[in-house]
Amino acid sequence: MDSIVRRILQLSDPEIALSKKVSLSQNELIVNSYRFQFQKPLILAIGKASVKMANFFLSKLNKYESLVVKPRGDNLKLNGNAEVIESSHPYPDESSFEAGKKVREYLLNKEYDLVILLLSGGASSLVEDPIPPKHVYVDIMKKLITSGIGIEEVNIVRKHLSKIKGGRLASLSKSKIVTLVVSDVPGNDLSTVGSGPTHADLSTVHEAREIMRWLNLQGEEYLEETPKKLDNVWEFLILDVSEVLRGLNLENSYILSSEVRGEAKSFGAFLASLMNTQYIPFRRPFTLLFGGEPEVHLSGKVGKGGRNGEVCLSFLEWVRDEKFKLYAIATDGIDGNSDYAGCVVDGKTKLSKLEIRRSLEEHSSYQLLERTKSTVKTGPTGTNVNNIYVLIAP
Ligand SMILES: O=C(O)C(=O)CO
Repeated sequence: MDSIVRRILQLSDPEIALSKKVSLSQNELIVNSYRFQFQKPLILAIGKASVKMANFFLSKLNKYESLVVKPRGDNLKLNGNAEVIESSHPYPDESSFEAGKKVREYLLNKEYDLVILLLSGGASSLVEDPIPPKHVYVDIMKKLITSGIGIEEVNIVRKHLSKIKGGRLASLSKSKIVTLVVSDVPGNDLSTVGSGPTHADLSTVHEAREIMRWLNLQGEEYLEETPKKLDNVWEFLILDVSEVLRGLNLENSYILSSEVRGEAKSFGAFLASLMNTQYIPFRRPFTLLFGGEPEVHLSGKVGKGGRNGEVCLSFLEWVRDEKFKLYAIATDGIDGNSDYAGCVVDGKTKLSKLEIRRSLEEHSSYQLLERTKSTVKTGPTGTNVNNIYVLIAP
């Protein structure tokens, strides 16, 4: 594996991050100098990073009740005892509802004196107990997720259609909850990561309704208000994309944004425009670093593609300089509907403007990237701090 990709994945490893930030003994958890005592903790791990986050705890606390909900087929191994549910992402299905039921059962029926919730991106789809009938909920989610709107708006709707999200999970708990978060959301809004199951939610039914109307979605009669105040939750951010960008520590490098948003192909064109700018205030050799979640608005024909594929292609469409290398990597190992984490392109990656345009239009970036051997395959990584872009000007 390329050394930069390897480094990105190491720095995104939630187990390593937990081992640096959390101190744990048989009856005490310390995070950011906050101390939480327990005799009988309940460990719930939900999201793409659930196995690795749980492993940190299970290696030390293995005789307690634990539930891990992870994406189906990620092949990650748990080092301890826990009930494991393999669930569905990015669209919820019956397994998500089974996981939602289990989470409720654990919180309502088990005995515990502290809940340790290990939360990461992906949780929104992996665990659900929906307010609408399941088929109605699944239909709304398919349309909502493919609409291309930002994750904050998607999750405002999710939170108001759920018995788990938007702080409701915390309302089910009989004890304090400590939530440790690996963020995949640009800006780290904790009410958005995994749809904030333990975060008092400031968004409203009114906003959710507006979003549904804007997207022409049926089902607004099922929207319900979320808790606006919770007093049993302590939340801590354990890892995010900024920390990974900082940790990369590449020579002469500059972090220009950890909150990339907007159209993926516009971001690619913007990166090219930086390379084309004559008086850019960086002296070669330099490296520019970005993190975030550019969006793809699907329309018409859809091939094998993803946001990172589109960033690479539109960069190639516009860049004039030949001395560059661009990495576009999804830290969860999955870019769009492809089985690639992303791509690496450089001055030798040759494609015509016309084929790039056609491919962007058909959202089939990986056909071209496979041909030019520009793909990066990692498999599911067991983490998710969103996407990282490394632009090297040698
Ligand atoms: O992926 C999810 O679960 C989100 O909604 C963002 O963290």
